Amino acid sequence: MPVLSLSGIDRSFPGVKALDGVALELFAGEVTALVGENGAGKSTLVKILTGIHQPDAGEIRLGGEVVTLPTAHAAARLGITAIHQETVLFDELTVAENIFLGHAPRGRFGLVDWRAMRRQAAAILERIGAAIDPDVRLKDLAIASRHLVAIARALSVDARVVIMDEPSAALSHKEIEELYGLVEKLKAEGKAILFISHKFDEIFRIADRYTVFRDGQKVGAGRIADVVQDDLVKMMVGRSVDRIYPKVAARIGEPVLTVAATATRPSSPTSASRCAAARSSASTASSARGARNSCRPSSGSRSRPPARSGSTARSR
Ligand SMILES: Nc1ncnc2c1ncn2[C@@H]1O[C@H](COP(=O)(O)OP(=O)(O)OP(=O)(O)O)[C@@H](O)[C@H]1O
Repeated sequence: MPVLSLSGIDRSFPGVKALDGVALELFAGEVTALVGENGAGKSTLVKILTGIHQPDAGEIRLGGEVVTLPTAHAAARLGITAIHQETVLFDELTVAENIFLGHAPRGRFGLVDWRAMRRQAAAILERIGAAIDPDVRLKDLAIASRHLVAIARALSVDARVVIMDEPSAALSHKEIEELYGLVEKLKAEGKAILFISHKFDEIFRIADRYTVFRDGQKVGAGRIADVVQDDLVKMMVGRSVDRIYPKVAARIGEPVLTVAATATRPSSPTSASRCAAARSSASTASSARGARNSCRPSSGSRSRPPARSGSTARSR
């Protein structure tokens, strides 16, 4: 049974039907990639799931129960959380305060239990493999660490459903690998993950299932193992890749640009022979680099026109 299922979801904005009867199912311990061209309705669906927009029609079931998500707080309380690039964090607050802002653990008399908050923050950071001190102020962290704090914040509610909206868009290669590791951990914890991405390589690497939206409608869903990239593209755009980029027999015409083979004239016969000797002895990358450097034109030779040889190279 899916952890989360949506059916018949409609949502209109003035002049546009952003979602038209869409359905979606998310399963525990699985990543579902939501794909679609720009404007297909992905963000609108995420906003409905996180209580930011209300659907005009349709049903949302969580663990089999029909639920409503009137506010962001209600969505978080029901265990639906989203990791966005644009999560709002506060520079002057500590890492622990940022993680638990708005839902800090409370002790007797309803006062914030600071010790519990730091302990829980440290536990979440450890769980996602982030070596960050919960007491440090956010402004003292590097950008990549701030991103991890945003992820820790999303996980600080006991989430059943984790939505990742293009989480790798602004990350370095190393951070992306760490992100994929985190996705694996969340899967192992039994979270149902909705992963929005425009990158096919990552979709095929981490997703178990896919759902495709086109023009506000669900046009396909299934197991990622049963499709190839062209199938997804075809669903996204509504026609086959061959018809988007048809093969045409192009006539090769006359060249429009012809470049004469050029060489920089060495500044003196002495440097020319030095250059030739360096080139002939350059057998490794570093010695080749040395040869190149020793063959650079001197400042005097730069202003001269290049020497012409008789041959021409045709542009292709
Ligand atoms: N607040 C809004 N007011 C008016 N129109 C909106 C609003 N939000 C979304 N839309 C429109 O709804 C449609 C779906 O947009 P949405 O942002 O959900 O698509 P998307 O698939 O997330 O695209 P992208 O990948 O570019 O984020 C678009 O035509 C968009 O212009």
